[in-house]
Amino acid sequence: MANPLTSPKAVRELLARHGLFADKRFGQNFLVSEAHLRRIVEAARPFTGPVFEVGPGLGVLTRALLEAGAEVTAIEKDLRLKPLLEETLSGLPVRLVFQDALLYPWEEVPQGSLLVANLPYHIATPLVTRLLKTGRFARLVFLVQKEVAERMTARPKTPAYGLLSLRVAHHAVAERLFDLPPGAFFPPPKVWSSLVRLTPTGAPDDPGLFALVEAAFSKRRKTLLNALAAAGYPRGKVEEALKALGLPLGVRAEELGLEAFRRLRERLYTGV
Ligand SMILES: C[S@@+](CC[C@H](N)C(=O)[O-])C[C@H]1O[C@@H](n2cnc3c(N)ncnc32)[C@H](O)[C@@H]1O
Repeated sequence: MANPLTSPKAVRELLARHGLFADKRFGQNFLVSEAHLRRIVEAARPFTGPVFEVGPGLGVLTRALLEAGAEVTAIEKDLRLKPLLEETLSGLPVRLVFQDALLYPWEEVPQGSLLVANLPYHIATPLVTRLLKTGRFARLVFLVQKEVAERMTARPKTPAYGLLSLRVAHHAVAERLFDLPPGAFFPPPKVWSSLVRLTPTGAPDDPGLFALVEAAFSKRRKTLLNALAAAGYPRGKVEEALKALGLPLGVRAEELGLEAFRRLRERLYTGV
């Protein structure tokens, strides 16, 4: 059966009946495309663990996940949506939590949990970074702005490549599955969106590596050597490490893949 919320008209009427409007401050662009909704649920299967949804909004994806058999905890910051969600999800076995998802205790979710969400654009990067660091997720499937999806899945030597690409590559296999036009949402956003699937590999956080990566990308126009020296890494030691790894002294951060950064970090921290 088609989801009753996948039409702009139905969404407009529902919001009007509850005296509500889509609030930009919460990144509220509600999904109104049945075809895309089905593809998101398919990309998230199998539901091998509890599913966490950040930002259920009007409940369109929540309902589709529940109907597909997922056990869902939905975390919504906008308290105005409470009566509306209680109506659209009435009778369904969902756990609704009204809280800022950035304050949720993600480090305590069961091992093997899943994230499935149409993320509010302004918290996507910090949230996904934090969830990857917990090491507790088996799969993260989410919509983000296309530009953020490009950064998450970028390869070295491309304009979108940087700290976020390396953070994602360190923890997971990343796929950008498909792009969605603005018209798939109500109200339509200014930009395209993409569905991203991250499959974590189990690599734990590595603060030393990411301090190095952050320093390396903090001065994008400088060489890696100058950027690291400016961040306080001893210039002589960086030069030695670059030579030992067979890298030119003029190399730039965006030319190095994850493995090269790992080897550089080994050299710098241990001097081997
Ligand atoms: C892009 S909308 C997606 C809504 C719905 N899932 C859909 O696909 O139609 C983002 C949702 O996240 C909620 N939100 C925004 N900031 C949040 C936060 N910090 N924590 C939890 N939810 C948040 C918004 O209120 C909104 O419901």
